[in-house]
Order: sequence, then structure tokens, then C-alpha cells
Amino acid sequence: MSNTLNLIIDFDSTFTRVEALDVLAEIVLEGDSSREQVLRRIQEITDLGMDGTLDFRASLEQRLELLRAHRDDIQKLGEVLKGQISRSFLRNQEYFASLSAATYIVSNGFTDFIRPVVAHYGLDPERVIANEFLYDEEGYVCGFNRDNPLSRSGGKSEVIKQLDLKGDVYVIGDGANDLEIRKAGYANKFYLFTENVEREKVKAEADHIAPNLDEILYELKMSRSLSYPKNRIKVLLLEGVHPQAVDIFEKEGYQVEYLTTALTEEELCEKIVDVNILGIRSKTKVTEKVIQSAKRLINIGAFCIGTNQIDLEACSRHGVAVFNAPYSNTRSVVELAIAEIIMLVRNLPDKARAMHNGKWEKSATGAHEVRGKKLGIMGYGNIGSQLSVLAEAVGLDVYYYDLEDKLALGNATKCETLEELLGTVDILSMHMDGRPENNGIFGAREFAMMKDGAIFINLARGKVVDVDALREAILSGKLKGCAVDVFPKEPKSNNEPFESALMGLPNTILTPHIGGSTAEAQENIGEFVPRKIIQYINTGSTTGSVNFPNVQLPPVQSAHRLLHIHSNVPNVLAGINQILAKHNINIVSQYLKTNEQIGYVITDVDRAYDDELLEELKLIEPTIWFRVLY
Ligand SMILES: NC(=O)C1=CN([C@@H]2O[C@H](COP(=O)(O)OP(=O)(O)OC[C@H]3O[C@@H](n4cnc5c(N)ncnc54)[C@H](O)[C@@H]3O)[C@@H](O)[C@H]2O)C=CC1
Ligand SMILES: O=C(O)CCC(=O)C(=O)O
Repeated sequence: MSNTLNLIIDFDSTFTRVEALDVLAEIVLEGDSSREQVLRRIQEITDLGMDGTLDFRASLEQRLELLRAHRDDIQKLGEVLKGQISRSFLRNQEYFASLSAATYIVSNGFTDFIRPVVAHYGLDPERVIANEFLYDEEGYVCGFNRDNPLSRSGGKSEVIKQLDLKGDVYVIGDGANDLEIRKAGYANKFYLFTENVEREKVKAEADHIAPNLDEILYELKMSRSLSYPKNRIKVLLLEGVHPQAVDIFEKEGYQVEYLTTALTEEELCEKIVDVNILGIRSKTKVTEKVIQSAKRLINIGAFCIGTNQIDLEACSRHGVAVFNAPYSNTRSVVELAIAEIIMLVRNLPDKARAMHNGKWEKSATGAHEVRGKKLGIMGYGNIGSQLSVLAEAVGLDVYYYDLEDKLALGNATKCETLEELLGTVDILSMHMDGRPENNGIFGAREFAMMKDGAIFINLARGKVVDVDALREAILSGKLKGCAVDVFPKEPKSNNEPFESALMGLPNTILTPHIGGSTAEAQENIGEFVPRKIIQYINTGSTTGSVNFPNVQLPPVQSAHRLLHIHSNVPNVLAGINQILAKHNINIVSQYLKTNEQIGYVITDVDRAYDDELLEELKLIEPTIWFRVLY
């Protein structure tokens, strides 16, 4: 840090979260019946004084007149305020206390309660410049030192002028009286501190609006508790993910932009440039071009199960960790599949349509129970296997086929080939994932292999099925009916029209990709995905990532965590450790995990190191991305 730096910090609502005289009023008026009324009046006067509407001395006099405070109350106030230090000041306490010689607390409050709080935090109480109370013989406050410049408007600039500071002066505060120091020409910059209050009148003239101390330290290129201020982290949420996600990200201090629709590649390329976290569902295609346009992307959250819409390889190459929500909507999809099986076996879509058209078609022809029918499941993963269990409970005999060797649940029967499955079952339900190799995997040949009068259900991905072949199979009577929830081309939002060759077919249920759209599933996803992302940002943990090696890490404690992501080539770990050894850095712990594409090295080190070390680590040849957590 340069020794020519001076920080002038306001006390009320900046160094502490509260206005001290408001708290004093609460202490003095405890048990008083007029308490609420007097407190309200005091707060009104405080606000008028802080935004510059009321002359400061008048505001001080009026507030003190409303209180009869004793020396003991002032002492009590000091104790209360020690527990009210602003959160970002607390976060940065260790570093900030080391700036004691560069810091003044300049306040229109009173030294009597400010000094103990400042000393408790670790700053020099002698560098508090503030007003002084006068007490009567019984120890009650009877006034204040009227000669102190801080007891009148413009007092802060007068004090700074008298200090005659050498070097750069930065003022951090929340009120017009702080702004006035810069306006009078005694400071380089005024940082409006908005962590506790936002004063609109002051906002317009502030040099920089800082939602916390991290932002100011980052702006001044000083050390800080967070490697990157949270308020600078930008989140773009698309496709109307559950509002719970907005809430969680905002509580973490991130900036959130929320859209209900998907975006085209072109729109997304434009919007994603300075986004750190992208949240999507199944419709937004995240292509290589999108990833290349994103200059600050750290994470993608797929608020769903499938991740085929994301170019995961490109994400890995660019150091973007992708998280999804496996299991989150599994039950919802399974319940819909069961409902559709029963509806189709009973011919309900046609029967219901006839009723709406005024036709009463009471008949048992073509209507069956599902009990004893053979259900085939293609893709025996999380959804397929849960469907297997529920289907047995309603009396279906379950058969399944999976590319991988999957053990049967319950009484299900495993088929060795797809042909075997298709030739056996009365109902086929698709639950494979949307990997590119599955595009068009089910067409005329596969429909021909099915039993005559079978039922077909696709709740997986639109592209796996040849839609024209499905249409033909229904129209020819080969299939008795079908239910389709997913389509090769789906509208980006509810405002766009839907078109498909399947529209108007007999005994056909078409649904707008709602397999996972239940309140329960969406709420779960809205919480699960943000938590994974926040955990990754705060600790480096990648558990649950679909493209990064999975590493579960404890929170950083008394150490700096160096996160190094590189292309998976030999000797990177050795290279990192050589650099650490050269700088005499003590490794507290170290983890390495790789997958086919990338390696992830996490090294916790003692605090002492210089920026040169970080630069050298960034320069290791196959580095994709390097980040430090404090
Ligand atoms: N309609 C909707 O709203 C929803 C659709 N889905 C879709 O369902 C898919 C499956 O979800 P999960 O069961 O959670 O995934 P999962 O990954 O647990 O299971 C997929 C299974 O399919 C198997 N598989 C892949 N290709 C295959 C093939 N050609 N033939 C046979 N088996 C194959 C895999 O080996 C795996 O066991 C998701 O990837 C997603 O595309 C998921 C949730 C909601
Ligand atoms: O609900 C969504 O937007 C997508 C559901 C889905 O297809 C999935 O979870 O993979």
C-alpha cells in the first residue's frame, strides 16, 4: 500500500450499521410510553440532517433535546455499537486494522461512544475526530462542545482542512456531510457507502457508489477479504427459472438479471459478455460461440436435468464449471409418464376431445386396464428406474434396455438388445439422455419392430425421435397412440406459436415440455443449483459439476486457496509446486483431480506471498484459469 494514502471514514451507518443517536434513544427511552413516538421523531431529524435538508447543528440540538441521556447510557451505547460494526468492515477487519496509520474516523457523532468501538475493532482511537458531550454534575448530557467544528454544518471539511493531509485522500461515508469534503476540494474521491442506507440525494453526486468495503478496497487495488467483490458478480437467469434462485443469488450479494424467455445464440452472445453466472433451462443453446463471447463466465447453472443444450467441452476448455440438478424433477416426469400410460391405454385423448365437441362416445372398445400390460423403458437411469418402481405398483410388467449394464429394480426384466425390448412390450417409454449420438436414434425401423397397437411415449428429448416416422406409425394404425412432451424445435417462450407434424393426430397427447414443470420440482431446482454455484465460488468445491473433476473442499480457513484449472497434460502439479517452493510458500494442503480434458489443482497456502507468485502461477503453460480465494 502507498504511504501517501489517507482514508477518511464516517462512523454512523458506515463504520457501524446504525445511527448511534437512534440507538441511544432506544436505550434511554426503554420502558417509556412515548418511546415509539420519540424514536420516530429522532429518526426523521437524523434523515433530514444526513441528506442535507436540515442544518446539522439544528438537527443535533433537536435530537439531544428529545433525550435525557446519562453517562452510563453512553457507555452502554458503546457496548451495543461494538456488535453493530458493518459486515464488510468485519470481513476485512484483519487487513483493515493494519491500515490504522492511514485511517481517520471523522464523525459528527461523539468521541465518547465512538472511541471504544474503534479501539475494539483494532483501529487507533486517537485518530477519531468527533464531537464531545458536556455532562452536568449528576452525569447527564447537558449539551456539546459548540466550538468543535463538527458540531456545525460544513464541519467535516473544516477538520480535514486543518489536518492538512499529504497524499491521496479518500472519503467513505453515507451522507451529504461526507460528500461535502470532496466538494470542498479536500479529497480525491467520495465513496458513497450504501451497505446500510441509500441516500438518494447524495447518490447523484457521489464519485463511486460502493455497496460495501470490498468494492472500495477492490477499486483502490488494496488487499481484501474477498478475491472479487460479490456485488460485481453478474448473474443472468433465463427461461423463468424459479424466483427462489433470484432470492438466493441476491442474498449472496450478486446482481441478478431475470428473463422469462430463452435467448437466441445471437442475443445471448451479446448479453453474456460481462456475465459471471448464466442460469438456463432446456431451451437455451450454449454453443462454443456463446462461450467465446463470454469474457467473465465462471459458471453455468442448468436448472434442469439434461445438459445436452450446453457445449460442455467448450465450457471445460474455457474454464466454465457447469452444474445441473439431477433427481430434482425425476418424480414429476415419472408421475406424468404413469398418467399418460393410463390415459393412452384407455383412449382418453380421443374420448375427451369428442366430449368437447359435443359427442357422447360411451364404449369399452379399445379401452384397457394397465394391469398385466408390458411396459418397456428405454434408458434405465434415474427417471427410467424410478418409473420402473412406480409402474410395478400399478400392475405393469416392466422390461428395460440401457446402453450400460444396469441392475433391475423390483421384478423388472432386463433386455439385452433394443430389438428384444421393442418386440416384447405393449407400451414404450423413452428416458435416455440427449447426448448427440442419440439424435434420430428412434425412427421408422424401430417403430416397425414394435408390436402392433403399441403405445409410444417420449419424455426424453425431441431430437431422439424421427417425428415424421412417428406420425406415419400413428396414421397407419401401427401405434395405438402416443404422448410427446419434447420436440426437435420448441418455442423459445409462451408467446411463440408451436408447430409439429404430430398436431391433430388421433389418441395423441402433446404437452409443452412440462415433464419437470411442477411447483415442487421447480422450487427444489431453484434452490439446489444456486447453492452449488455459490459453494463453488466461495470454496472451489466442484461436487455435482457435470464437466469439472468433482472435488469436495472444506471452507478456506486461515489460508489463501489457489485454484488452478489447466488442460490435462503431465507435470502441471510439479510446475505449480516448483513455483511455490521458489517463493518459500508453505503448502497447508493440496488436492489434484483430473478428467479427460482438464486438471484441477487446489492449494491452500499460508497467507504470506506477493503478487509475483500469482503472476507466475498464471503463466504455467496449459493454464485455463486461475483464481485465489481468501
Ligand atoms: N420432459 C422433461 O421435462 C424432462 C426430460 N428429461 C430428460 O430425461 C433424460 C433422462 O434423465 P435421467 O434419467 O435423470 O438421466 P440419467 O442420466 O440418469 O439416465 C439416462 C440413461 O439413459 C441411458 N441411455 C443413454 N442413451 C441410451 C440409448 N441410446 N439406449 C439406451 N439407453 C441409453 C444411459 O445409459 C442412462 O442410464 C434427461 O437427460 C433429459 O433429457 C429430464 C427431466 C425432465
Ligand atoms: O423444465 C425444463 O425446462 C427442462 C426439463 C428437462 O428437460 C430436464 O430437466 O432435462
